[in-house]
Amino acid sequence: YDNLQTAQGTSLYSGTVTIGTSVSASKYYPEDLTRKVGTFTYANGTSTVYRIADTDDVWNGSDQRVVVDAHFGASMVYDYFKTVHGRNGIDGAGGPTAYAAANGGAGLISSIVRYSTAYNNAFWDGTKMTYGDGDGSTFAPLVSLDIAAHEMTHGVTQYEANLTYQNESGALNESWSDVFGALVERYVYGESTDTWKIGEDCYTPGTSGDALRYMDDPHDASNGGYTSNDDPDHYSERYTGTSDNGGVHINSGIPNHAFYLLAKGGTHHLSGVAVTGIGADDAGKIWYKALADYMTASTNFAGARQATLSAASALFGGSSAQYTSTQSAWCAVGVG
Ligand SMILES: CCCCC[C@H](S)C(=O)N[C@@H](Cc1ccccc1)C(=O)N[C@@H](C)C(=O)O
Ligand SMILES: [Ca+2]
Ligand SMILES: [Zn+2]
Repeated sequence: YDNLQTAQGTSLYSGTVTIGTSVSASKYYPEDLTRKVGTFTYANGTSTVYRIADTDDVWNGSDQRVVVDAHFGASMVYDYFKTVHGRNGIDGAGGPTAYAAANGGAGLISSIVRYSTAYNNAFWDGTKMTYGDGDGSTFAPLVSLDIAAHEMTHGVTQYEANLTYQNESGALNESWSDVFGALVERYVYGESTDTWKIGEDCYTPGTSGDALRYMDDPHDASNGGYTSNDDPDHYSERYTGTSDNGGVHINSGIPNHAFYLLAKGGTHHLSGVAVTGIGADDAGKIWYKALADYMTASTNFAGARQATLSAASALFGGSSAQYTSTQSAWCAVGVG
């Protein structure tokens, strides 16, 4: 709910997001025909897509907030990739829209809200973003901006590196989604300590200040350390079991922390390696180019280090500060 729209889709963030397009005389639908983004739900828990409508285009009903947030999220993620990286949509060509077209959604990049019942997750299913309402205790509806960007970035990854969703390549897949979740939130709201928290706007609504994951401190040591939120931030601590598809949401802490150190600088608490920050803009450029031009389905952590070094070299030169800090960021987390 962190970006509840005012009426007529004029967002709190000062830009405007087209929320309602009148398609029939008495109804408005959350469809942005400029960005080709639309928001839908399933009809009463079935797998049939339902086009949510409103009669006065003021989307402030209690069950409409998730619609507004998911639609705003997809719109902002579209703007971020277009404006910052020159990428048109998830597939680079303004789509995919086949899903929505096939289901009465006018050929739009689709988000589905209110999936299942009290569903404590959100996901990209290969064609669209899908969001649960959460159970109200572990999660409020999972439609915060960093989650929308996380899920939509899985789509971008699918059309680029298509990282296999298990073990190290899967942890990279998850990490790149967290990284662009952070970068989209920073693009819209400006950088703050919340930038580096993942899911803070809907995780445990009864507890303020916490998050599902922390890029600046995957161990969440600030919360008494080694808690349920404890993810590794060094390669020597990686999870090597089979749960969570080989720890894709656990080992993501290692590349997440490498990105954080590259952007913000710092000295790793375990390796003692110091990194000179280059800022989140240049770090984001390196991470996007690595995903789009150098990483493949089987890329592992060592391969991601190489891909980001190739990207840094291509973008800034092999003896640039950006290249040197990319080297030390991976060294700090014990990769390469
Ligand atoms: C269907 C089960 C698999 C879900 C995988 C999706 S991509 C995912 O990673 N979802 C995110 C949602 C999210 C993102 C950012 C912040 C909060 C929540 C995720 O991290 N899911 C966790 C809860 C998980 O599946 O373990
Ligand atoms: Ca965040
Ligand atoms: Zn994910």
